[in-house]
Amino acid sequence: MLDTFEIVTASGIVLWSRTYVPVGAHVINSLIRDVFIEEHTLPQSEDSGSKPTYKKDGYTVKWTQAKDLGLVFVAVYQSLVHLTWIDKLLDNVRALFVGLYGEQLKTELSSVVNCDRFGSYFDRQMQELEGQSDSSAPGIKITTPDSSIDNDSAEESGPAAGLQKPPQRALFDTSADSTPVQTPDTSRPTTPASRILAGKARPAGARMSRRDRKKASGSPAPASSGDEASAKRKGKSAKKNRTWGELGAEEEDGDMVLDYSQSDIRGGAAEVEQLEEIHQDTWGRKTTRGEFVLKDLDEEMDAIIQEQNAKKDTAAAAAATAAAGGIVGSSLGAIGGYFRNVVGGKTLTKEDLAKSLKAMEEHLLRKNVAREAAVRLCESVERDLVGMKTPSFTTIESTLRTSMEKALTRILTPTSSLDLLREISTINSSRSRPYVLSIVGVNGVGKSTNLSKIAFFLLQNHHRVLIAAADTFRSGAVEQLRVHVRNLQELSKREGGSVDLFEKGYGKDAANIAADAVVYAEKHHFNVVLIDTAGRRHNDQRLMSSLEKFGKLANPDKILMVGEALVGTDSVAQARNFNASFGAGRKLDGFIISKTDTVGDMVGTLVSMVHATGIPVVFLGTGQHYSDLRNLNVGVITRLLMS
Ligand SMILES: Nc1nc2c(ncn2[C@@H]2O[C@H](COP(=O)(O)OP(=O)(O)OP(=O)(O)O)[C@@H](O)[C@H]2O)c(=O)[nH]1
Repeated sequence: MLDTFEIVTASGIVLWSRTYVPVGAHVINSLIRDVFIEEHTLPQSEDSGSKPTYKKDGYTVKWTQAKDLGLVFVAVYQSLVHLTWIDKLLDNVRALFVGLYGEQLKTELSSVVNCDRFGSYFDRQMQELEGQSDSSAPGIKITTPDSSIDNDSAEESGPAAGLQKPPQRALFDTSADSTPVQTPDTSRPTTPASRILAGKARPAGARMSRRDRKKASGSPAPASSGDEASAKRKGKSAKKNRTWGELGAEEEDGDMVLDYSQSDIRGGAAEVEQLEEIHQDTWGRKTTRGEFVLKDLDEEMDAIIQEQNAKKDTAAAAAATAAAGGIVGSSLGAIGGYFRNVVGGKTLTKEDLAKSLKAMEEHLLRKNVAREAAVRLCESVERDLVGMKTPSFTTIESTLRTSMEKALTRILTPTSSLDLLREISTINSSRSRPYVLSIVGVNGVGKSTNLSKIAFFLLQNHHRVLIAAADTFRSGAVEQLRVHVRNLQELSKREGGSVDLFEKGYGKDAANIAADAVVYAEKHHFNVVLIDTAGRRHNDQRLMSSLEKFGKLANPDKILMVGEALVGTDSVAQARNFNASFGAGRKLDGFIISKTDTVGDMVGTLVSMVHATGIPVVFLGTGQHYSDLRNLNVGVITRLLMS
């Protein structure tokens, strides 16, 4: 496994880095001191066909250079593993980086060159190498300490030979989860664990690729900027809302129906759609306790980002590769002296940080973090760093980056357990009233869809779920849930558990219906009630005030607010207003951030909402399928934000 990769300028600025497993700073510092500054250790010559190698404290460090730009590309991994593809990675990354940023680096200060997008290129390279590995020699090749010295012979076995399992193992390492992980039970038959929410017919038994699924479900093209994102929000006119008012208010939306159930939703004749075969382990896994738990937002997210970026950037990447074709070779002597300029052992002042902090703030804004949150985060980083003495061979940028990563991790890490299954089990064993969860949010953010995903997750864990249709206002809302419940019932025949719908039609008081549903559920031995609520504008006081009554009558154990990942700056006001709407003593318990599949790495909405309220993100919606629900992985989100 690759532990870390850095692109460093001759003046010691880390332009870009990717860390899978933290490596002590001393490893690269030693390389710089021994090889570039003091020239103690003579590296292997590049002429011998492989990259120069330096060994330190059990790590192997390999590097290559772009001499005319004064750049060094450094890869670090444990000497115990033998990565035959590292040279290729170094070459490809150098070619891409020089092609993408070479011209800029010749004319501008390296500290102002924005390498934000490079992460996706790097990931693509890693994934390509991984793919080669899968088709030739999969698995991790671990050498003994002795044999690791003999690199050359192994490298002759071909570019993909001995390729270890990909860096995603470290990137998306779930070993930190509180729930013990069990190897997926491969003896279990393939489970049709999901269905397309907006799908077209597929041959029975076929499993669609993500790309196919996206096509079939007509999911929107990825948003690459705030403007596109908001345009998409505006363009979502298929579902207009009634004018909220007194009971019996006029409908604005006539016979508008939801996109996925357009067939015959009102006639109640909508057929249960064809099922999509997905292995359970593509979206979750079994624990040693036999529970089915959701995956984090893991490599699947990277694949989505990769897919989105690939479309946009294929041409640029090709040009970059071509442009960089001739830049090979190194002159260690020529570059070595520059490293004496590395900032280290300096006590940082406000002035030192000002420019870099401004750049960091802009970076966060580009990632869709609301200005208020971006400013506060930068202020907290400034407080942490002013007066601090930088370690040797580090730069202001890298110090600031590390500090910002810590700040983001701090803000996103929940302070209490978000284990829904455990919570349900605890509550079910302590009282006869079922566990009650309700979903709130503005119009069209994905409340019903994500409620259904949660229901599906609970069916996988064999719960008895009652879904309450408490959106008594928007035309089509009850029918939409009816279709979801039919689909889920169909799935439950194979998945286990049971699910039913509690509905009382339109125009009635939603709080009363929710309370009735809970009573009904208790009487009929459902152990979980999921309550869907009507979408409401967060700045409409009258609509928001009805939530207080809802909270009191339905008295949910958990109230989750759904917020769209692409909502942008409005996220702060949405989160605050919903959080304040349940009256004294009752707050939101968590967020579901929906449509994360449409924003690539612009996942700043998560930070904005959590920052505004201190309430954690519980789930992420990653698509339009029942299985597109993920737990939050703070590490992945932080990495996306800092990429
Ligand atoms: N791409 C993507 N689409 C999603 C996701 N979650 C929901 N959607 C889509 O968003 C649209 C609206 O979802 P709904 O569940 O109807 O939203 P809602 O909040 O219940 O809508 P109202 O009841 O009108 O307030 C549907 O087309 C869903 O398929 C997601 O995670 N990713």
